[in-house]
Amino acid sequence: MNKPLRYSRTEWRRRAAIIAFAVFAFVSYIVLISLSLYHARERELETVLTQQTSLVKVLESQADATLKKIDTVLLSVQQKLTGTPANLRPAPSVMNQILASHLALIGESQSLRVADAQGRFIYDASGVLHSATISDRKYFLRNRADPNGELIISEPLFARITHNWVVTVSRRINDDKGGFAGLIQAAVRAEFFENFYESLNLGKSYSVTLVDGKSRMLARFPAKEDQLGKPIKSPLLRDFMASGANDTQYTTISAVDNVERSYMVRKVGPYPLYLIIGHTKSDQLSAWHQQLVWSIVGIVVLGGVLLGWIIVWLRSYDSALALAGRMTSAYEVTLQRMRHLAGHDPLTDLPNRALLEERMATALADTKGRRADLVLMFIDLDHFKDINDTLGHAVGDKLLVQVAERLRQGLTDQDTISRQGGDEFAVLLRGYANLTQVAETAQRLIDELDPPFEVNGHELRVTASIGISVYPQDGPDIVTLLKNADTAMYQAKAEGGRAFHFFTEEMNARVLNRVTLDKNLHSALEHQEFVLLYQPQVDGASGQITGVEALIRWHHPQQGEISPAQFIPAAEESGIINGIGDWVLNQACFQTRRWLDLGLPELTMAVNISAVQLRQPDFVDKVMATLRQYGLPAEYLELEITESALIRDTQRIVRILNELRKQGVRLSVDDFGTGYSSLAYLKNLPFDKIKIDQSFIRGIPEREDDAAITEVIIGIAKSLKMELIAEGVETKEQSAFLLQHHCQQMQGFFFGKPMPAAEIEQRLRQSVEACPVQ
Ligand SMILES: Nc1nc2c(ncn2[C@@H]2O[C@H](COP(=O)(O)O[C@H]3[C@@H](O)[C@H](n4cnc5c(=O)[nH]c(N)nc54)O[C@@H]3COP(=O)(O)O)[C@@H](O)[C@H]2O)c(=O)[nH]1
Repeated sequence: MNKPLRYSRTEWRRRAAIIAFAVFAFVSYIVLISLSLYHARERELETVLTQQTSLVKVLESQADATLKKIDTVLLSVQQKLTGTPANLRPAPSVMNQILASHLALIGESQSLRVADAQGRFIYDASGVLHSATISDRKYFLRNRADPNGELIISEPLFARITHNWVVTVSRRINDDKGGFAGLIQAAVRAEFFENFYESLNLGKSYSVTLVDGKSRMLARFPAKEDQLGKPIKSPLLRDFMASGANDTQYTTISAVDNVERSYMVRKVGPYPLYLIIGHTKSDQLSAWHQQLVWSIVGIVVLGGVLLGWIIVWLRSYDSALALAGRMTSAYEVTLQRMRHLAGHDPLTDLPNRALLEERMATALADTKGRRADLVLMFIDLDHFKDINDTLGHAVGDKLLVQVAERLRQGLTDQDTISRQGGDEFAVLLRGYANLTQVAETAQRLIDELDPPFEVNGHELRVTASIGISVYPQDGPDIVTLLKNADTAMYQAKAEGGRAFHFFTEEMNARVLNRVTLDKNLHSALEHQEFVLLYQPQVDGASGQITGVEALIRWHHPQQGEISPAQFIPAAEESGIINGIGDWVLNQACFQTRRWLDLGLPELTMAVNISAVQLRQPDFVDKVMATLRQYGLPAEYLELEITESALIRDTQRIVRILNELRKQGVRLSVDDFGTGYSSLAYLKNLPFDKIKIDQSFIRGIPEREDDAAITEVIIGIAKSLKMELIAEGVETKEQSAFLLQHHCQQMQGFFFGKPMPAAEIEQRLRQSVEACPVQ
């Protein structure tokens, strides 16, 4: 009979300590895993939140911009008709045509009509006057009661003429005594917004709803026709609107379709409209749920290992110890390997599609609502199948490993290259400066594969075709971007392979041209191929030169003269505009100084400044340093800035403009009327002068719409007490029309084309001789 084992007290203590340690290790592991799960969950929720925030901001600014554009048109018509007695109103044939040309500027609106004080339509952009009246509509009554003529946005209405859901945007028109003379109204279709939301390919997880200040539904994705115009019965939404705040977020069960979602709500600019972006709760944590399952598996495996270890150890302390050590490290290695395999391709060891998607999600989250510089490339090897078919899969696999290594070498640490399967790879590029740089990377990857590969004694050559899609214009998520990059890749193959192709044809052509142009522009600056011409700006009545506009020309050694309209946009995209702009500013100040030194009449030097130049942190210092260099007082320099330059980074640009104005530099809005044209911004910016765009001058005096717009712009400049110049004046009739409407300053071929400095000098001398100083 076996004698029962008797352990010493020390031995018992040692055993108890080891069991306690094992239990402690197990519990610690569970705590660590739980913490990591907790953080992963938080991260995933944050990613979803960031994506939702970006989306709500983008859609809010789209709605805001739409309303601002429509309002500019309403303001223009309001200004035209206000103060006109009923008997002096323009004939319907004239006014309907003006409305039609205004309506063409706002494709979002289905109609543009003017009603009289009784609510009867008196003008219609369609040319047809409908008998329906609007005197009972609430927006009509609100306009009648509001003497200030503010913008009024209606509740959702079922249109009486077009029989669809619309929202009307209107402004009151006053008669010559300030009384109510009617209103001008545009009607935006609910489908306009719904089609836009649908075009974003948001997928099933998202809902987008546009509501008015009384939570009535104006538009929705996915569409809910039967709910349009009805209020959404959500106490949370109601409380938020009552609070007067601009944005909020909450989770609730939708009153529209009973689905639980996290919602983000944002007010649309200054308007009584709200955008609500919902994200289905059940879709938010799908990746995390997978991680949870794997963690539970890990805990069960570790528990089993520890239990086995204790049992074995109880039998034989020493051998159990060694075994446990081996099992634990084997477990760790296995766990690590499992984790690695879950995210990597076993053949090439590159990240797999799942890891690429994870990195893309992180990259999108990192952008935190800003515009992201993200690009996806889809790479497919040309004729790789032939190698597999002739030399076998083993050779094909070895070749793929070497190809993967070369591609990896052609990228930076910020980029992620993944194997999608077969001979297909995908690359996520982050933080590129411009599309030219993307094109250079694609070409570098193609070139990396040029030297032959050596596999099992075979010298093999392989080339690649690359398709490129760009976020967000080619897709809002990785699935769409990959699909579109794949389509572009086929385009590259169709062009013979060993090539790259951007998803849109337009972008492809643009980038290829840009790559060549960029190279040439750098060399043009270096080899002094640019010259400045000067176009006179004159007093239209006397013909006296009051200023000149400096206009750059590029004398290309092979292609001859290249217009700035062709190369300035490319120079802006590549950033070389800053170097070119410095040269122009320097040359223009030098020339002005020279004319002053020659004792010629004083004039203003107008220089075009691009938005890219304005964003340089040291722009103001540069301008002031150049003026100092030539001892030129600041008021001789006038910087021409296009309206479009003010759209992005507005706050920063306004600060820069204010600083320049404070220093005495003159500022003028170029191409006025073609872009943003919001009176609200113009009122608050430090501009001295408005330059009426030549596209309107071209049509005067014959075209009634151009004449009407020109008159409106002259009125705007007058009411804002700003100087005015008309550009593109080519005929005596245009000049006469402008003089008759009190626009005195003019520029155009009628007075002189852009010319070399010597010719301006000659004209200035002639004017001195014709009118000598007494
Ligand atoms: N950032 C910079 N932009 C510049 C610079 N130099 C020019 N430009 C911009 O390039 C665009 C094209 O300029 P250009 O071909 O020189 O054309 C100018 C005039 O020649 C033309 N013009 C003037 N009068 C008439 C006319 O009567 N008829 C007619 N058909 N064309 C005419 O208009 C252009 C001037 O435009 P604007 O600047 O809006 O006053 C143009 O956008 C330039 O701004 C530069 O150094 N930097």
